[in-house]
Amino acid sequence: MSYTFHVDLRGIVDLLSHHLYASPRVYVRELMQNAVDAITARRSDDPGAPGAIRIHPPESTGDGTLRVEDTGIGLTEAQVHELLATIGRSSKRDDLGFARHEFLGQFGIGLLSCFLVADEIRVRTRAAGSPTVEWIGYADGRYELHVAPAGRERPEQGTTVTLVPRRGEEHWLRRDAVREIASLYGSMLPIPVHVDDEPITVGLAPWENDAAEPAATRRARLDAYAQEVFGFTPFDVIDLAVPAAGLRGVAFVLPMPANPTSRVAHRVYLKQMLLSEDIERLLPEWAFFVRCVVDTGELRPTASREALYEDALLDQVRESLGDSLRGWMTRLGRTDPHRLQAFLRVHHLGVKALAVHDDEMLRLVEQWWPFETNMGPLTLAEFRERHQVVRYTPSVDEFRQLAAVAAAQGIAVVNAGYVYDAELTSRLSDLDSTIVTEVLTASDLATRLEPLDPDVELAVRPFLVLAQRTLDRLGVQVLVRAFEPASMPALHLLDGDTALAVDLRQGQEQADELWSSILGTFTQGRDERPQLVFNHRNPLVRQAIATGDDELTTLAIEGLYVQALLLGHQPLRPADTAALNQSFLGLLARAMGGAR
Ligand SMILES: Nc1ncnc2c1ncn2[C@@H]1O[C@H](COP(=O)(O)OP(=O)(O)OP(=O)(O)O)[C@@H](O)[C@H]1O
Repeated sequence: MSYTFHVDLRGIVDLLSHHLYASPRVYVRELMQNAVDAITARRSDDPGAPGAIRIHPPESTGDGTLRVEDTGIGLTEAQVHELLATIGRSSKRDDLGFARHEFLGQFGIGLLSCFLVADEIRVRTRAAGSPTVEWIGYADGRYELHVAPAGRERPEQGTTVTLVPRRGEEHWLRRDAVREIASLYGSMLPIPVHVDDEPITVGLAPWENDAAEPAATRRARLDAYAQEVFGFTPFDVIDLAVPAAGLRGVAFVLPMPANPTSRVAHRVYLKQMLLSEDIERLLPEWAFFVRCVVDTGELRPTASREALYEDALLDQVRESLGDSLRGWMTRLGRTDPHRLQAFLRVHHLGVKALAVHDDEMLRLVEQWWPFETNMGPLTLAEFRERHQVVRYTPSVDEFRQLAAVAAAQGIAVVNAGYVYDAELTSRLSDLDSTIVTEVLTASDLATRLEPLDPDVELAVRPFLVLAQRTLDRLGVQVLVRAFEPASMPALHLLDGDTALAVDLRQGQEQADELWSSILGTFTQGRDERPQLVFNHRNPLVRQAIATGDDELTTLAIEGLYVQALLLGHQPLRPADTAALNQSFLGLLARAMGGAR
């Protein structure tokens, strides 16, 4: 014995309204879509057939109903049973069940969305060479069907759908609401739609690129569109085309920086009917500096028609649109570098994110993005030309600490401490194997400072011993070198690695036994200590070396140590503050005493 499923229409409508469609307003979209498809079907046999869709809201029908009329193919009595009254049956699929790509619909459920706002759907339809038939479907699953009696026949081929509103849902059918929803979804449709006498389909779609329209006029049209839809006047407009997906569109480049982590929503049309204003993954992630509006014939919607189906074609589209944006940037670099620089000033983060993996973009950054260097702002290409080796600091703190001293020794260094910069700088040799890049660390710099002559070295020895003894408890290693600028008495040098070791050691001192031993495993065997390099060219340092008064020299050593910390933008630990107090008060006392 075999049986057929029974379907409870109320259950299905509930499912649609709560789980499929975001809002009952989609009923207008589904009705317009069916009308467009019916006209498309009629025109495939008879290309000259009339094409018009008219929506009459209750304000004009006068009987509280809403009416949608089309000049489409119409249905015969048998087709009404098969198509209108069978859930999931659609005339828009081929024999194998695939969506026929000339139609918008495909699932065979769209008409049911009318039950979100209506208790009753009436359809009067007439196919070529057939009588007019009248169908009435109720939300509880019943339907009636009969041939229209004399006097109620349709004069022309086509279909009229009438909705009798459900109590409490009348507002969805009112003229203002219908006009707004019809414009939102249908303003770009290829077939004219009117709400009463007011046209809904107006103007040129943004992706239209008509040779007869002058470039400046088109740009003004697109600027106005972006302002209205996205709320900004674009920095530039990029035409998009992916023929494999029947896709045309435009990307509007934001004139202001965009947050890379914020949502990027694009406006997508399917066969000129709005799919959604909120499609997120149309472009690669790095392309957060554009907003797009595209129309596609081949990408598939999900059943709710509110999102795109993730498939290989969508992947291909994403990649191809990414290529278009990259192409635009490289072209701009060639034809209008100043504009490219202006673009990079706003969107460097997105471009740099891309350049981490993309050589073409890396070249763009290398050529056009000015980095902070201790020789003034320079592009990496300019830096390389002037200084051969691209020396850089991987953190902003290190740059601040080393920049001036390195410059005084004639060592040029790039600040690669901002997001992506160190990765990009170290990757330069991927572009050209002759490019040499090198990290400049504090200890590197120390080795580049000029050592003293042996006899001078000997003469400063007592000072060095005293200084080391004074600063041992502060965990600092002391050196004396001769370097520029002579006005700088002492230089505090701290590498990234050393900074970590210092932090760990400090943590170890403050932590309880268990933590202390855990942290100890990280610091074991490491002798990284920050270095304090006294400058033998500095007159004050020479004086301190020559005082012959150990107490005064100690006070000077402590004072110069803290000053070097401050110059290097280093935080003061309690022990450092104590050294500062001791030195300052001691020196004051000596000064007062001297004055007495
Ligand atoms: N205005 C119309 N003129 C002619 N045929 C129509 C009309 N409206 C609906 N139909 C017929 O009814 C069928 C079911 O329509 P329905 O809107 O439920 O689904 P669909 O348009 O096929 O697919 P989708 O669920 O994707 O919208 C359609 O396939 C079509 O054959």
